Amino acid sequence: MIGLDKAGAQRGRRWIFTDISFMLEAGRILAVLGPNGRGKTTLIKALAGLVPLAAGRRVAPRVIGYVSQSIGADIPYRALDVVVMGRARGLGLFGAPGAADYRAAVEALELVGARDFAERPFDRLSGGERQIVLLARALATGSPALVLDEPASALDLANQNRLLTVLREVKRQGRHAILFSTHLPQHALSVADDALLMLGPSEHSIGPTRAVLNEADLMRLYGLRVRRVTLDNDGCAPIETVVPLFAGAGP
Ligand SMILES: Nc1ncnc2c1ncn2[C@@H]1O[C@H](COP(=O)(O)OP(=O)(O)OP(=O)(O)O)[C@@H](O)[C@H]1O
Repeated sequence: MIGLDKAGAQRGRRWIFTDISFMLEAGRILAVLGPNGRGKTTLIKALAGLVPLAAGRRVAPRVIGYVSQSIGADIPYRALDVVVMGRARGLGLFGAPGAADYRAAVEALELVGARDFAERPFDRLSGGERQIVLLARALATGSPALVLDEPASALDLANQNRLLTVLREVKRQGRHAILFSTHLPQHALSVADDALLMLGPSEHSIGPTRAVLNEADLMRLYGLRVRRVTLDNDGCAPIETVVPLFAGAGP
């Protein structure tokens, strides 16, 4: 279980968000949406205990599987060692990772479909490949709570699909509460039970994804006309997506 209770956070003297409450249980996914600079990262860092709350309280397990927005760390280790670092909180001050930790790291890499990255130097992976390895590191923590800041920001279409499949599988296992932020409403519609729209510092909407991601509120959120459309998916469950009606058409 992870969540916030009447929480608010400031940057300097400015309130970034106020009075946000939710409790996310294992087996549930919450997506956080808002325009650039609205406060998604601040909320995620507050949830991860990295930014102090100026009001309310957070409820969180001791260890959180956290993936930050920054994927640029030039760590000269193998990808497998980066994933093993996710086990560090369970090792104590001078503990070294053992066979069980490496097994957990390999399993996490397998779950995200990146077993073949294990021996590659992390600092020579592409941005998207790093993002996948960092997701594996979050999974390897074994934490019941995964908090992911724009986990798809560097991923191509196939890897976005892979990420959504992994999130669905982790949700199905029922052992993790998952919160992720995204600029892609279709990702929220695809996997999230609930969504949080950060409409303004003192205004937000939270609830079942399909109800919260309505056209009127999305237009208010982004200041842009949008259409929510349902696409046939060759016999599979239909896909819901959001299409922005950009001014003009074509080049
Ligand atoms: N360390 C900081 N010190 C002061 N202000 C900050 C700091 N980090 C972020 N801010 C400000 O807080 C506000 C919210 O930023 P935040 O990074 O949480 O937004 P975001 O919704 O995650 O944006 P994006 O979609 O661009 O990643 C912004 O106005 C930003 O300039």
